[in-house]
Amino acid sequence: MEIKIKHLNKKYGKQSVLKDISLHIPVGMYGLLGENGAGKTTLMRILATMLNPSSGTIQMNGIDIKDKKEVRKMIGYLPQEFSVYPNMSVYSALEYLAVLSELPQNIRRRRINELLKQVHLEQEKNKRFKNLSGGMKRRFGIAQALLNNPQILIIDEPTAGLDPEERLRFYNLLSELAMDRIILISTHIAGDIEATCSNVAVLCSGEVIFEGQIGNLIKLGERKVYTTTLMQNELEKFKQMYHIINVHQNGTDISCRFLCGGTPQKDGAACEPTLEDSYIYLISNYKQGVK
Ligand SMILES: Nc1ncnc2c1ncn2[C@@H]1O[C@H](COP(=O)(O)OP(=O)(O)OP(=O)(O)O)[C@@H](O)[C@H]1O
Repeated sequence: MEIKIKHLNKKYGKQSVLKDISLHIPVGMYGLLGENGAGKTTLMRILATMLNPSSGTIQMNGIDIKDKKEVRKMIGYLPQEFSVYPNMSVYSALEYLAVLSELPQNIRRRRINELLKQVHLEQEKNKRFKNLSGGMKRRFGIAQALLNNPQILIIDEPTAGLDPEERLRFYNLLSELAMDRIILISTHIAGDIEATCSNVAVLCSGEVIFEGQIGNLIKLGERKVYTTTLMQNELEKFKQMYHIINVHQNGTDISCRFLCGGTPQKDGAACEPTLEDSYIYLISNYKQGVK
């Protein structure tokens, strides 16, 4: 199982939102990381056959994406904003979606019960959809995407609005499911990808600016991340000199984590980059170059 994307372009009118994208996505969890508006949803909707590309090719396990009927059999999709009739029970809503996705009647009940167990919603099967928590709704979304047991699962912003515990739970569920399928997730939170994916593509303004293993993305930030302590009145000037990652007030001092391409003018201690540091470095270096 693999997805091969070659020279993919997408325009909305005159606006180019995906530019010459080429990616190879293997089995396992694969992260699509990028800022708001980078083009992640557009790429996912194209992969889910909801949107046609302007040019380029996509093959899913050797099948051309233009063969929508065949490709749809392989895909489960959970969009960013997913909902069902609010008053339906969890079980009835899944049953309804199973009918729509043409799941044969003789296996429907067994499949729905299996899925409810898999996404830990057995206890909630008679609850109305509107009464589920945010995390439960996302897990319901996964169950509906898995109805046809797809080999490829596409999930847009999987953990938006979830608390840390639900996020962890959700990612554990995805990791279990990724044993024998492709799970493609999009997010703008680097930490989400670090914990779960082995490979990542970074999108910026419609272009892929990094593709590869998480460890290689982290390496990009080596010797680029520093910390220093500033006086209150030094911060504004410092902001003009360097890209600040974050600041913490320490009494009257400010401790500051920042990016520097060479040797910082102000005493700074080099520190180990996190994935988030390296991601911020990659994006800001791409946009304007890190000083
Ligand atoms: N239907 C549309 N018509 C015109 N422009 C669109 C349409 N959908 C998206 N865009 C534009 O395409 C660009 C990419 O949007 P997209 O939603 O793919 O980005 P994204 O990375 O998913 O962002 P977010 O993280 O905010 O969801 C943006 O500039 C957006 O305004």
